[in-house]
Amino acid sequence: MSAMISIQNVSKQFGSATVVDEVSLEIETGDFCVIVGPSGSGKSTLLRMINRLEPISNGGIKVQGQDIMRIPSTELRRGMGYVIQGHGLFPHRTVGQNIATVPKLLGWSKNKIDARVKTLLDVFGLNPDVFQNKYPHQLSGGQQQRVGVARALAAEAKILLMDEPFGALDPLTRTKAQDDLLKIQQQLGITVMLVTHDMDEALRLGDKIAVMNNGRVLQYDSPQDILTHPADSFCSQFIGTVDRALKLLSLHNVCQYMRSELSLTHLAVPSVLQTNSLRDALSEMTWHGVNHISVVNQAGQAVGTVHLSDVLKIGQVK
Ligand SMILES: Nc1ncnc2c1ncn2[C@@H]1O[C@H](COP(=O)(O)OP(=O)(O)OP(=O)(O)O)[C@@H](O)[C@H]1O
Repeated sequence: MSAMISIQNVSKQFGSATVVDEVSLEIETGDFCVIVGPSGSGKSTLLRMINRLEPISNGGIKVQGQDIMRIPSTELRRGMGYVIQGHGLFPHRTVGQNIATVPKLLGWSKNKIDARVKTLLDVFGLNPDVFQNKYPHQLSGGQQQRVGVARALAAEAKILLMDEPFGALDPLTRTKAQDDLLKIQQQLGITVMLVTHDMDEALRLGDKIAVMNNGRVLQYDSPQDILTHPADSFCSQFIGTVDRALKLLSLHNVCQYMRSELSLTHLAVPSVLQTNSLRDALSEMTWHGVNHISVVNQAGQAVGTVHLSDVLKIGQVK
């Protein structure tokens, strides 16, 4: 598969300080890439070089095989949504007008714009009849955040760049927003690059995770490999050793490890949903003091059983 974004030996200097230091990353089409690292590690600067908000000092970036320096910056940014913390919606424009911003600049017809606004509001679970004419201050934080993402995707961008997009949300809304984003990404087939300092968020969202420190990418791997084979002591410290097994369990869905012995599920055992992770299953088993748990579908019907012994095997780092 060809890379959607190819970052080749990119560096950035501010004065004498090198804040991005010879970074190379290939982001495949349709992938969700998360850049994670502590404050000041150069994550935002790297992201902002991709849409040319920040000039590159050395190296090059290609999008779909084309050097970004050869693409006029307005054209480049049209193909790339950019979402920052706190949504950045225009307060005096309605939700519909906010989403329509770039399509209007592009001179789309009114019918095409109206249809796109409706489609996006539907995709984001916001009823157009209810939300289209509301103003940002009339929405909850989570709704504002969704409108911000919808606006970034309005001109049918194939790439979405996100800089700490969920930083201002409370933990519950944040989890919901992360779930929504994953669904939307899969539905629209877009390539996402998201910056965060939160490793849990990175593990939850990323197909691939780039761990940055002091301007360098120390590891670029799948969440599973980041957890089980950290590249160096910084990476393993950043993951956190105390609960890394639980983080690993959260990457696995219960259905992957359940046994289809429905006989056991007739007994009054606690249950988890088939969309839950092994971490959720372990938590429920611990809470109820049992060594197996029933897996049920949305209708509450038992579809299998997960055993503690199988969960423990997954947690072992080989
Ligand atoms: N315009 C600028 N001029 C000078 N230095 C800058 C500029 N922008 C960023 N820096 C510096 O570059 C370094 C990296 O900043 P950057 O915002 O990329 O880090 P980050 O990992 O995204 O951090 P955070 O998570 O806090 O946003 C920091 O030391 C910052 O002070």
